[in-house]
Amino acid sequence: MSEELSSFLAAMHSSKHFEEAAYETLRAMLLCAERALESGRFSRRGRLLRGVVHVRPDDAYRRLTVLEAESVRGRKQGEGALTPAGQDVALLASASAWRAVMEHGCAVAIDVNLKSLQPLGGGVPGKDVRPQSATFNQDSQRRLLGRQATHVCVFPLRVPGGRIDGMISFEAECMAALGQEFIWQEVGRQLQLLADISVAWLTGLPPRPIATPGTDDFLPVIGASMASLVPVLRVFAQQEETILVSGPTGAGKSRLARWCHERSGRRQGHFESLDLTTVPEDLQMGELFGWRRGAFTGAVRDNPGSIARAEGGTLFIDEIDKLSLKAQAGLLHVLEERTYRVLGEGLGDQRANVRFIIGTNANLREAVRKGAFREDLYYRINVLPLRVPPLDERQDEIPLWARYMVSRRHQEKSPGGQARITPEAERLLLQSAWPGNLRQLDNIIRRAYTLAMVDQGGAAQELELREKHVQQALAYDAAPEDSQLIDALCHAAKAFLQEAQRRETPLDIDLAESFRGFVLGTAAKQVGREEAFRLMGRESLVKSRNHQKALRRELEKVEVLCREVRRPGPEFLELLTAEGGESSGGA
Ligand SMILES: Nc1ncnc2c1ncn2[C@@H]1O[C@H](COP(=O)(O)OP(=O)(O)OP(=O)(O)O)[C@@H](O)[C@H]1O
Repeated sequence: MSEELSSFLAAMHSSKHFEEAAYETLRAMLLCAERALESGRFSRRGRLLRGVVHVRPDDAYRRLTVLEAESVRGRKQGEGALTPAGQDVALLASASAWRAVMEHGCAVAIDVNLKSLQPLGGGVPGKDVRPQSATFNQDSQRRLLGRQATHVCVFPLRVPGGRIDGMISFEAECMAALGQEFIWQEVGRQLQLLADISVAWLTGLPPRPIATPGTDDFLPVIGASMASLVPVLRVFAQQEETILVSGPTGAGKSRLARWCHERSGRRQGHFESLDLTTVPEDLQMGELFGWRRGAFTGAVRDNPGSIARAEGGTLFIDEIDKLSLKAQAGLLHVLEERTYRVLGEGLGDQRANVRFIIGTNANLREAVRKGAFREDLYYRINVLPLRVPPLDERQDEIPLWARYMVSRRHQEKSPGGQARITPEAERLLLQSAWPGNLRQLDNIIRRAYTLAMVDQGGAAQELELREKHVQQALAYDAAPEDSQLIDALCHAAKAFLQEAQRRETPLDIDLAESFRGFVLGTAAKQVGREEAFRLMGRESLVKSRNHQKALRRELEKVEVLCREVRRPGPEFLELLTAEGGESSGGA
């Protein structure tokens, strides 16, 4: 074994944390590439810029780090340090590079100017290793060229068994090699060997312990598992590429999206949020791209659409798996071309200056396999993927969230007052299961808070939330046996069926979707619009000021049902005309 290889192995063995292993790997690979460059035909006409380690097992980033080539020149092993990935550090996260690496199972070389991609071979048997066009869009190309990268090479991080848990990318500048492969073909095997050796350390070592990142209004609690994600998220926030935030419902995906917006260069722009569970499939195109008056029956006025509303800012699209195949094609076009057409506009495309953050709690890979989600769109949005762990995996956060939520509630009710939660009450919360995540915890705290307030005889400056309050709130949450909801729904279903049997023409089952409108309308009438949305777990719509619009959409469905069965509408339909202000509540 060469001396160099054995000293590389020794350096790996003595690495205690991911950062040390990443530094040694990138250094060894950069030096190896540098030697090949010096002795080859592009000597003194090209230079290596940087290497980046991307660890992304299970399709979610865990670690990400950068080493500038400049910083290793002339330094010995163990000297120098990784550049903390941040605002001014370039990050290659090309969706098409990742896709190509996954598909071919081998390294790929990219010519940025030509937008062409060359698999270096040795991967999936039978795969085409001829040059092909890379599908990165003009923005990615512009960004790469903007940081002088004319040539990029990406090596898979293959764990034993063949699974790819990440990649190592290198960027280089060499105008003389335009339209050629630069040095990658010559040095590819050696670089892949170094990547293969390092993979166990890169994917297995823990990160270097860091001080807990500071909290703020958008991320008020950071426990141990979130703390290791925050540095990655901070880098993501500052990029322009699409972020894919996955995680269970109520885990805090939309808040993280907002956090990213606030830490991005677009924070002066608008943060727009579109929750696809609230938009029926046939309205999705309109909600995204907007429409002109008369574009379709019922389009009585112009609607700019979410993309236009987010112009210059960020658009968070939640529950992306609910997007129809037709709207998926439209979104793909926007992501690739950065242009879209407003419905009913005739000719003329609009430019979209928007950063996208996508949320999902579905397994999108599985949806692709079933044909419900476009593969090309999946790769296009899967550029910077991140998984928010469920609350059960963030046990250390539970008491902190509980304290935060109690005091937030108290500040709303009694500004300037003091609220505390007793240690016994916190212990009880820790012993519970949280399938509904932060949203469920927030609901329990709200309920327990109300119980504590009733116990104290009303609002007061000081409030103590005790074990018994949490106990009662939890007991209420555990599906009471005498719940009338299911019985009432069975009644409603029978009434719907009877109506259908009574008529000569069919009663479209889609009209049953008006139930949401009945629930929201009743709630809005009783407790006010904002609280209604909070109670129904859609606080994000209130925050993004989209709740009026969502309410209108649901109430319109109630109106359609009433027309269809020729019955006057229920009282809450007045909300349709009393648009704008918050309803008085308590009616
Ligand atoms: N950063 C935060 N600050 C305050 N409350 C939060 C925060 N994150 C989550 N919560 C609480 O958890 C609830 C759910 O958060 P959020 O809407 O971000 O989750 P989600 O993962 O996007 O859910 P869904 O997938 O259902 O849309 C919020 O309504 C709020 O009560």
